[in-house]
Amino acid sequence: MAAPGAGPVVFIGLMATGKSAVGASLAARLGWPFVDTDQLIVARHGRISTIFSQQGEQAFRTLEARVVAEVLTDAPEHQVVSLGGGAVLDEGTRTLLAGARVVFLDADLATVRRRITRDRSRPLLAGDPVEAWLRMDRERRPVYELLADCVLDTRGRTIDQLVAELIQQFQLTQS
Ligand SMILES: Nc1ncnc2c1ncn2[C@@H]1O[C@H](COP(=O)(O)OP(=O)(O)OP(=O)(O)O)[C@@H](O)[C@H]1O
Ligand SMILES: O=C(O)C1=C[C@@H](O)[C@@H](O)[C@H](O)C1
Ligand SMILES: [Mg+2]
Repeated sequence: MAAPGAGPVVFIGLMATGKSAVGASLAARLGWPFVDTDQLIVARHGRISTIFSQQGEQAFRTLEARVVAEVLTDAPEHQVVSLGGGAVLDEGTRTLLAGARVVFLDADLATVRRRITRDRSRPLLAGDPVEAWLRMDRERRPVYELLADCVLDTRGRTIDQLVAELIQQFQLTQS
């Protein structure tokens, strides 16, 4: 694990582990601004599934890296950012994360199974979502672990519990 940085609080982790939900809730609790890079991409370029189907994954990754760089470059300390699950695949993004307080939301299949089978909007989980999620877990877990200043085990925990734990761990204060 990297030494804890002092930049924005940034959530990383696999699809459906709660990056958007926990990030938004933490920001609301602290009165800090919240940016979800997937939401920013959708606002600017349209639905993620459409980008994947019309332009392909690589085009999405290029747009994503650009948006993430814009958000993370000189980001204020009192800001919460939730990344898309695959954003860490970009080397430039990994470099920028060195200046952030990076939280890896860890989950197992039992925790996410209902979420990934109910919501079929994620293009990389089309087909067999369970098999795809497990494969990405194997491939990406080492990257998430390497980048993380804090690994938060989300199993059996409510969003409120996770927010409280982070506030305590990083000694975060309202602005
Ligand atoms: N700890 C939790 N307890 C209960 N429900 C949760 C928890 N964390 C997230 N959820 C719910 O699971 C679903 C997926 O969460 P969310 O969209 O935040 O995941 P994500 O990590 O942002 O996924 P993606 O990478 O696809 O953007 C949402 O409906 C969210 O409210
Ligand atoms: O894990 C991934 O590669 C992805 C996760 C989502 O957040 C979106 O960014 C997109 O669906 C790709
Ligand atoms: Mg999300």
